[in-house]
Amino acid sequence: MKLMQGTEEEIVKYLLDAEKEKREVEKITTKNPDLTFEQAYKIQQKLIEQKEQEGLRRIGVKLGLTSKAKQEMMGVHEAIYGYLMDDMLATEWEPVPYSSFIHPKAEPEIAFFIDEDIKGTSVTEEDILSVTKYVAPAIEIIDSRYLDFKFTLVDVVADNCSSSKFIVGNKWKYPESLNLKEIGVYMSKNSEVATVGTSAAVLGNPAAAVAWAVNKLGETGRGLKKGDIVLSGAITEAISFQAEDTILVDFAELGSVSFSCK
Ligand SMILES: O=C(O)C/C=C/C(=O)C(=O)O
Repeated sequence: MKLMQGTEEEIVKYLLDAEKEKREVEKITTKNPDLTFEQAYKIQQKLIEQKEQEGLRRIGVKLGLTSKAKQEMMGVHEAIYGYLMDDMLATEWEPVPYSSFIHPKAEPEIAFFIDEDIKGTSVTEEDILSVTKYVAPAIEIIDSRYLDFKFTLVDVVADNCSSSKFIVGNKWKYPESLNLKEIGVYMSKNSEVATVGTSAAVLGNPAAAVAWAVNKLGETGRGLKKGDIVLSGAITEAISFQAEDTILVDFAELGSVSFSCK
C-alpha cells in the first residue's frame, strides 16, 4: 500500500516530535486508512532505530492487549508488542515529573528478567520459564501520542504500543517459586483501590504472553536477549493519573511497587 501521508520516515518524525513535544496528534490512519499491520510494525522498527541513533538503548520488550478484556474492548484477537528503551525506566524513589507525559495511564504488570538468548517460532511458556531468572512486580505507564488516547490497532503498533515509562519493584522472585497463573493484584491511587485482577487475565499465564512475543519476533528472525526485561501486559484496565498522585500496585506473593508523580 502506498502511504498517503508521507514516507515511513515522515510518520516516524511525526510520532517522535509528538512524544518529544508532549502533544497529542491525529492518528496516522486518518490519512492512511489502508495502513497494514506489517507496515505499522515496520514504522515501529524505524522509530526504535531513530531512538537508537539519538543515543538510547533497547533494554527489552513490552506486550500490549494481552488481556481478553482489552482485546474485546479493541475488537481484536491478537496481542501487540513494542520495545522498552533505557530512558523509559523510572524508579520508585524518584517522583516522575508529570511534564514528561501527555495523558498518562498506569497498568499493573509482571516483569520477566531474561537470562539467556531465546528465539524461535514454536517457543512455549515452559521455554520462557527456563530462560527467566526472575519475575518482579511492575507498573507500566502508557502515554499514547494520539488525540484522546483513541486509535486503531495499526496506529498503536506504529506508536510503539503507547510505551512511555515503567517502574519495577525491588522484590524479585524465581519464577518456579510462584504459580504465575494465579497472582492476585490490586492497583490503588492515593490509597484508594482503583482496579483488581489476577495474572490469569494475561493470556491465561503471563509466561504464555512472553512466549507469544518471542514467536512473533521469531517470524522476522528476532528474539529476546540475555539481560532483556519483558513487561508481559496489563492485568487490569489502565488508570489515569495526574501530578501529585501516588500509584501503588500490590501483588499477592510478588510484593508491591509504587511511584509518585510530581
Ligand atoms: O492501550 C494502549 O494504549 C496500548 C498498550 C497496551 C498495553 O501496554 C497493555 O495492554 O499492556
